[in-house]
Amino acid sequence: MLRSLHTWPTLLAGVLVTFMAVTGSVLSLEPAVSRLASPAPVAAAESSVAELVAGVAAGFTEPQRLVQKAGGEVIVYHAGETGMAADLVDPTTGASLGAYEPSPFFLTLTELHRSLFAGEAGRIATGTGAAVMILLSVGGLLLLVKRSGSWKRLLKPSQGTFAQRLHVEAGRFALAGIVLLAVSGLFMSMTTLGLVGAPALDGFMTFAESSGGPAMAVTEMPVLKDLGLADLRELTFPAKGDPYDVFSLTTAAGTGSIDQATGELVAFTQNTPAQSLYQLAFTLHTGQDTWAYALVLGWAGLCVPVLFVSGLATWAARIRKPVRIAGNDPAARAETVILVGSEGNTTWGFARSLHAALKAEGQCVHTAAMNDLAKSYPAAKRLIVLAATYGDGDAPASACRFLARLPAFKAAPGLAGSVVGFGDRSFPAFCAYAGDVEKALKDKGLDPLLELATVDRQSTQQFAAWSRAFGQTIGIDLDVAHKAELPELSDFECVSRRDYGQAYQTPKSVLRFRAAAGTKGLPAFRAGDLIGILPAGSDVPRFYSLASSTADGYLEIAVSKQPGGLCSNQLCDLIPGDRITGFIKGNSRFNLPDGKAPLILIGAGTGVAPLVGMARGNRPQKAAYLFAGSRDPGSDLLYGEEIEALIGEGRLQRARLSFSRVPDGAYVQDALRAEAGELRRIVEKGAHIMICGGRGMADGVRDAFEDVLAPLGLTVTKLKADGRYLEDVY
Ligand SMILES: Cc1cc2nc3c(=O)[nH]c(=O)nc-3n(C[C@H](O)[C@H](O)[C@H](O)COP(=O)(O)O)c2cc1C
Repeated sequence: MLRSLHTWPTLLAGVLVTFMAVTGSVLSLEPAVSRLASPAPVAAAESSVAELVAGVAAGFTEPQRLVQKAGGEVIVYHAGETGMAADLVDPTTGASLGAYEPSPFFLTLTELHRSLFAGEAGRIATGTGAAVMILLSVGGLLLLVKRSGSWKRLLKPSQGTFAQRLHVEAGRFALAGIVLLAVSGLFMSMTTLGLVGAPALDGFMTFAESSGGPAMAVTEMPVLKDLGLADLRELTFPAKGDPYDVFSLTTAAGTGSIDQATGELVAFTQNTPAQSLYQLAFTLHTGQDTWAYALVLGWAGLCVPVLFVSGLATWAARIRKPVRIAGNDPAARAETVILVGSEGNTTWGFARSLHAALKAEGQCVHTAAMNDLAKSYPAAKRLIVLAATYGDGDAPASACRFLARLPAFKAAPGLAGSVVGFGDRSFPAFCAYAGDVEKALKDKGLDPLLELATVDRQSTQQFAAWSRAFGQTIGIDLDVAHKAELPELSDFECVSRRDYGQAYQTPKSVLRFRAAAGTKGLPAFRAGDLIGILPAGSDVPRFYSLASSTADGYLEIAVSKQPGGLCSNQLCDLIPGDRITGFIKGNSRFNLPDGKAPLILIGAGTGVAPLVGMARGNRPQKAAYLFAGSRDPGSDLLYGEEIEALIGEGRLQRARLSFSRVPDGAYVQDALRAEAGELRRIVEKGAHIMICGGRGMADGVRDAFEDVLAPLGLTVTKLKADGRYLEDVY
């Protein structure tokens, strides 16, 4: 519902809204351009309208109207030798500064922006465009809250495809400006169209007359003497030779008439609240008062085309026939039914691979979105659900109606189910939606074929492991090697290696690479991002955390040799000059956080590598504390010397190293408990805690932190929800 409210107005009115935003952004340059072109002197604080009017009366033969623009320029319209003319005047003395020639370009563009050159119909269209912009802004904000899981997570680094991230970042940057422009624009349109308040201020006046005596000197007129220049909007002079005509005055507060014989007000009408609001809306919308403010609004407006294009790209990716399932059998005949809950479409890729593997084994298989759950699957023996999680444990787009439809589903007796959750361990509600689905299926009476399995960050290995277990339960040999669509690949050349861990038969290497000759150079990456490496003989990437940033001038990873591991064995055999092929995958949730809040970095084994990479890019202003664990300082302590150097440079405040295979050995979690008091002090300063390494170590660290945090009334879950407890675990 919320998504439709965001999508359909964009599709229907997106071009209009984008056009208005772009023309508005160009118009936002006008105050700055006119200030540069003709720098009108600024009136002194004490200058009064009386002096200005006297100067104008003396300097022009027949002044008719004097207008002060929002930016402070004063323009006098007067009967010149060849008809009506306009001059820019000094706001203090009223002396002419030359002819006033507004830019025809901006005048034309203003009209286009206001009414599309289509009179009232155009004004209705632009007013509607402003209303759509408000709807899109509010809908976009609510959608972002829903996707992120809570209001508190709104400012956390965005996730998803490039288009999704661009959409979120541009939206966050420009939301306030866009809402301001849209609300003020809508109010002005409605006023102009007579739907609210009175029409704009340009001038309905009560009929008033002067008393008819000889004209008073303008400098003596009490009303003009008392009126500050900042409050003047417009003054119309009395007709020449008509002693009964009046000065017509418009101020910030209202409109009135001045007797030219006495200089007193003969009538004055205060602005209605609607008129005051109109003035405020005009000032906020045009930024005429302050050129810098206008430019900021212009920037916000320029984000609208970015939002439009990235939003369209996201929408197109979503509605694109998710993944064509080759040989999809009818639901009524299928013995295996695969249901897919996906938002970014990667889960569909896994479903397609599983579908193809089962078909290859001669099975009759039907694959569909979870939202397309049928009333029953009469021939099905197995129901497999592959479900991603979004927000704070919410359903992804293609599953949002699944749980509501489930009560109407009739499970045939003996139907067995298996749920695979796709998620990301760094989210507090890891695979939570898949957990809800599994429970709902159990409640529905489905026999659990396997316990809930989870796949972290689209791990092909974890999915292959589930597929093997699944194959065993149904008596077929299944090993689904899913190949994700790969981004552009680059070649990297090994320049150095440092080896560790030989003493414990657990070889580890720190490998450094540069861009291979003939390539475009190193791509952009930060420590904590991932490199997907394609080992020779496989096109399934293996992911390693990066221990360096592009700014370091090299790409570094730490690899632990796994028995029988294709990729890790090849990497551990590299010698300088050898090449690897891979691609960078951003991991913005695990980069060095912005700001000055302290950092607690915890890692063991090769998990220390990305943390050292972050410390290299850290500034001394941000205190960083490293807890590193390994077996033995003599054998497998990675980065020992560099850690010392980083402390010397102030990039690390302190490092505490724990060794498990020495007398009185200890693990990092023991060190954390030993430093509980100090850690609490740092956490209270708003520290971010970043953990990298194996799951066992991460679980131990989590338990230790629960103990450390308890006296503060905090929990790891709470810190995770606040984006302050970040794990990169394998
Ligand atoms: C905005 C956003 C929110 C997410 N929220 C969660 C979450 O709460 N729990 C979780 O386990 N994974 C979460 N994930 C990770 C996705 O579930 C995971 O990347 C999944 O593989 C995506 O599958 P899909 O591309 O088919 O949608 C989130 C991802 C994004 C982009």
